[in-house]
Order: sequence, then structure tokens, then C-alpha cells
Amino acid sequence: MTDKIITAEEMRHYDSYTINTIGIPSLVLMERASLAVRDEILHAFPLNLKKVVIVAGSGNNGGDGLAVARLLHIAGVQVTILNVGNPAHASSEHQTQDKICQYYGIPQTTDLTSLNDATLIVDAIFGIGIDRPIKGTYADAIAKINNTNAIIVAIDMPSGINTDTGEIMGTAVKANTTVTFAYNKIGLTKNEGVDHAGRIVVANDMGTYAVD
Ligand SMILES: NC(=O)C1=CN([C@@H]2O[C@H](COP(=O)(O)OP(=O)(O)OC[C@H]3O[C@@H](n4cnc5c(N)ncnc54)[C@H](O)[C@@H]3O)[C@@H](O)[C@H]2O)[C@@H](O)CC1
Ligand SMILES: [K+]
Repeated sequence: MTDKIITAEEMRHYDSYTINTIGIPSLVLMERASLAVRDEILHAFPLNLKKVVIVAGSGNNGGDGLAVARLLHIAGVQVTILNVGNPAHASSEHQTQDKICQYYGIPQTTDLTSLNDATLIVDAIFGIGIDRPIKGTYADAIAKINNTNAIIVAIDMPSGINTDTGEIMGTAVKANTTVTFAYNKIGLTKNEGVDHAGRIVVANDMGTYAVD
């Protein structure tokens, strides 16, 4: 257990070293991350699983979301994936997770009305990769997420919160719980990041190597 709190750049450096130098495949880290999110959802919110909607961007945060969708589906939970990202920009891990979800027959949509009767929403739009203000469909999705009565669980960061400063980048998801990976992030502990993160769970058994 560690109280270390890090930046997006440090996390990217640790992930890159773990994947490229040590050789733990990126998809293995993604599976570990997603298992931690699944466990938190099943243990903390067992009464809110009637309709779970995973809101996925097209990067690796969205890839985590798709893996969580699959893990919850296997656990018998009714899950819908709401894709808000640009498929043309999907990361390779995202594409792999998407193919798996299609084989499992998990419903996917781009229709924001799928959020209407959600009981629990998983925010997998942006994680530590956010680098500019949120606009357009992403902003519409976040407004709708924040206007539901559903429990909101954010993956790694509440989408829209700057990982290093905790400031809102245009707009941001206001989560009940944030499951963040390897180490806590500075942006979850400062400014608007504090109340947008809600309860912070640090999944610290990822195997990520903290290289200097
Ligand atoms: N193998 C890895 O590197 C791991 C990554 N993980 C997950 O991957 C996340 C990071 O993934 P990515 O680096 O793909 O980044 P994100 O998934 O956070 O963001 C995806 C992409 O969105 C674009 N973007 C940024 N701000 C935007 C905006 N305002 N509007 C539109 N597009 C915008 C950027 O090009 C960014 O790369 C982590 O937060 C974590 O959830 C975990 O699966 C653990 C392992
Ligand atoms: K997120």
C-alpha cells in the first residue's frame, strides 16, 4: 500500500515501461484494471444493477469500459454499451475489446436516450488521455449522465477532470465512485476533482512498475 499520488505523465511512463520493457501485455493491464472496476461495482452497488450502461470513448479508457461490460455480462448483469467515441480513432486495445463484446452479443448503441432508465452508469469516456476541453457529443453525453438518478462509477478519472490539476476541462462527469489504477492521481485530490471523483478506490495490485 502506498500513498503516492502521481501525474498523467508519470502514469504513462510507468505503463509504457511495464508494457514495453518488462513485457506485461497492455491487454493484461487492461484486464486487471477492468476486474477491479467490476469488483467495486458488484460489491458496492449490488442493488443498482437492474440496468447498467457503459459509456465508452474510443481510447483505452473506453477499452476498459468494454472489458467491464463483458465482465458484468458474464456475471449475469444486464449491460448496454453506449459508444460516444469516434470509431475511426479507436485504439487497438479498444478494437480488440469491441470485437469480444460483439461475440458476446452485448447490446451497443450510440443513442443517448439509452441512459434514461439506467440504474448504474460506468463513465469510460476519457481517462488520463484527456488533453483538451470537452465539446459536442461528449459534452451532451456528460450533461445527460449528470442529469440521471443513476449511480455513476468513473473509470480511472471522471471524464473531463484534468489528471494533473483537478480542474474541469469544459465539463465533467460527477461520479459517486472513481476506481483509479496503480496510484492515486493528483487531479482526484485537488480543486473540482475532489467532489467529481466521489469515493476513490485505488486498484493498487495492477502489477504496474513504478520506474524512475
Ligand atoms: N495499457 C495501458 O496503457 C493502460 C491504460 N489504461 C486505461 O487507458 C486510459 C488512457 O487511455 P488513452 O491514452 O487511450 O486515453 P483516453 O482513453 O483517456 O483518451 C482517448 C483519446 O481521446 C482523445 N482526447 C483527449 N481529450 C479529448 C477531448 N476533449 N475531446 C475529444 N477527444 C479527446 C485523445 O487523443 C486521447 O488519446 C487510462 O486512463 C486507463 O483507463 C488501463 O487499461 C490500464 C492499462
Ligand atoms: K473515465
